[in-house]
Amino acid sequence: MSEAMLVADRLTRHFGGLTANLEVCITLERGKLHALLGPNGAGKSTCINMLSGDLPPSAGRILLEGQDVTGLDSAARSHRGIGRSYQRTNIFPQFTVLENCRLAAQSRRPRPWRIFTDAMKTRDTVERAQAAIVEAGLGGRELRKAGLLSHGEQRQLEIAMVLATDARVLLLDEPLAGMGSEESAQMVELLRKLKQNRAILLVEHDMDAVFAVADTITVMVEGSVLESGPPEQIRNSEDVQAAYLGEDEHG
Ligand SMILES: Nc1ncnc2c1ncn2[C@@H]1O[C@H](COP(=O)(O)OP(=O)(O)OP(=O)(O)O)[C@@H](O)[C@H]1O
Repeated sequence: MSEAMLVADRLTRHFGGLTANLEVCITLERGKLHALLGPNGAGKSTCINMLSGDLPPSAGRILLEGQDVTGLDSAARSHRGIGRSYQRTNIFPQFTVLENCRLAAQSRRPRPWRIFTDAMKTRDTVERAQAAIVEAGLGGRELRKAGLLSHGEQRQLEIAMVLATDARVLLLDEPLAGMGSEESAQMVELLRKLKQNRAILLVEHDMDAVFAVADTITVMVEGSVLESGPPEQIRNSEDVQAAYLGEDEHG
């Protein structure tokens, strides 16, 4: 049985006279990966920013497991289990993999810096960081400096940092950007594993990856949802082909 974890209920965002999102509805379910597609400027980043708490909506609501979290900022949403990765790499290159993940795990705590005085809590944070590193496929590389990792490993580290916050809802903004085909295939495998006990929203331009891993695809055009459904429905939709997928063929 599906279980709704995060619901975007008619999310709307205006920037002056421009409507970047108009009454966007999306439901993220546990165990499912929901991909958000659309041409440049369609409103995908605006949507993910509203879900993560980085941008307040002009109208509409966001519900996390039935509770209204629309008024909470990104830190408060992170505490409640909504984790987000960014298009821009967010890691500290001079720190090790473990240190990066520990910082992320600590950020979940009410007073993050006090834990340096508390050995038990430190142990808990390290354990959480280590579990996240293993789950993200970076086991064995804990002590490597983040800046020395390959590009693909750095994207894995960003996901590990989100996992270290104990996120149950993952909002992933182009995790495959800049990856080669082998790295992309590994990331697709990772996403398959991660979705098993979480809800994932994936904004991604790599169509092959999206169709390989998504359970549901929502296509946005000019701030509105054009169509939403299983991959086969989206692949065969004439509206989607006309509005978006056809773009590839015609440049
Ligand atoms: N902070 C802002 N101020 C003004 N306009 C903005 C702002 N952020 C986004 N927009 C506008 O809102 C619209 C949607 O942008 P958004 O970045 O959400 O699209 P996108 O689908 O993520 O595009 P891309 O695939 O290029 O990242 C665009 O017209 C953009 O110029």
